[in-house]
Amino acid sequence: MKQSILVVNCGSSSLKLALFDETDQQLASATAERLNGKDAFARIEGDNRTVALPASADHKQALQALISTLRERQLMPAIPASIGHRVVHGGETFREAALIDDDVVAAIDECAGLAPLHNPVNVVGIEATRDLFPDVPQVAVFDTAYHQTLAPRAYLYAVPQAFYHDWSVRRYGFHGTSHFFMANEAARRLGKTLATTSIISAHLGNGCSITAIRDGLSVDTSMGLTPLEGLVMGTRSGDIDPGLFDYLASRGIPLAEVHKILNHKSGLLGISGQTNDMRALCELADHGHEPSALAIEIFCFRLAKYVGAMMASLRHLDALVFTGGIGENSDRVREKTLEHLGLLGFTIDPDMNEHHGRYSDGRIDHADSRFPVLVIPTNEELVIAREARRLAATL
Ligand SMILES: Nc1ncnc2c1ncn2[C@@H]1O[C@H](COP(=O)(O)OP(=O)(O)O)[C@@H](O)[C@H]1O
Ligand SMILES: CC(=O)OP(=O)(O)O
Ligand SMILES: [Mg+2]
Repeated sequence: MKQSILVVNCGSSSLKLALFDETDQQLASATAERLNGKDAFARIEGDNRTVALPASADHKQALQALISTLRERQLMPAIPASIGHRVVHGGETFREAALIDDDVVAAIDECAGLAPLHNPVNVVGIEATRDLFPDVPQVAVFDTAYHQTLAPRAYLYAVPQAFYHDWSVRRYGFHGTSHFFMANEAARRLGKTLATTSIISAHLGNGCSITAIRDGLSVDTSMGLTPLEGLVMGTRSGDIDPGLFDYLASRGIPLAEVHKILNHKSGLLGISGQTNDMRALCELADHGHEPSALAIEIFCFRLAKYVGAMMASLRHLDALVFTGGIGENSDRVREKTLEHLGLLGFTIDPDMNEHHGRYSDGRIDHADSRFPVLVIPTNEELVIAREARRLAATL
């Protein structure tokens, strides 16, 4: 356990910790959810004992509680060898992971305007572990870094270019750590090298994004300046007509309210009027709740359209890959999405799809499909642990 690496992923209302050893084995994992709310709770995977949290615990309190509990229960060493943090927005400052020092923290803080839901809590996580482990090397791994290979035609918006030059307005893309893991894992499963592998990677969790990966590199992606653009998500709208802002303003809805609606009250939640949870939506739809069925329809149709759009960046396609909580677990979403893609030659094997590819090395495509379709569980934490170990070794 001496050389273990702690991975910290602070989400907008959740905290995920994972601990890896020097051979990439996961030793422990723990989560805290609904932070800053009355019903905040924390648990350690595979351990039924409760973890005490202060009332309405914030990220820092949850992190301290989980780390001291993991130590007490001897699930982690007193001091880890290195610590890796997921940081959502790295702007153009960070093309790859970085060893954390005061300047790096300041630069992450500077990017907070572009990811107000994510970067501030990422900084809280970094500060908390720097307080707890002042002598341990810490590394920031950015969601945006993998997408820094996008060409200008993919990352620039069709707006006056002063916005880009003066204010850094461009498409950055997110979930890069997950898409990078998908590219590597798809290459491995298909018996290819990363540098010759081209896939379309659909990361469907609470946030959803899709990326075209050509010869191992990200060449186009659906999220943009912020993690609001692109696919329909749990509570985020994804693409909308920018004319909506004007129209809602004319109806007296202030900008801050529009921001809140598009980020927190839209997507699956907004359409169904019930929940942002795909599992719950499927159950509601099965019981005849039409708005829930419609939410699933819109989610899958938008996703299918984006699969088609991502083809424009590729010279060949080795696989379409599904991941994230929805991508890994919802056979219905995968089936409904691929139903729209018959013209492109995608067909699905119902049995392999129902088993989430677990008995077929991830494959869920039918024998007559023009392209392989894979389900691959993502592991962003593992990528972060490897980066933390790699950069800590350079010290
Ligand atoms: N068995 C399942 N069937 C359908 N959806 C599922 C299933 N399991 C998890 N999900 C969905 O996955 C989503 C959460 O994905 P996840 O990747 O865990 O989120 P996060 O982005 O917070 O890491 C939720 O919409 C949840 O309902
Ligand atoms: C960037 C982003 O959308 O992250 P998450 O899916 O964790 O909300
Ligand atoms: Mg996730």
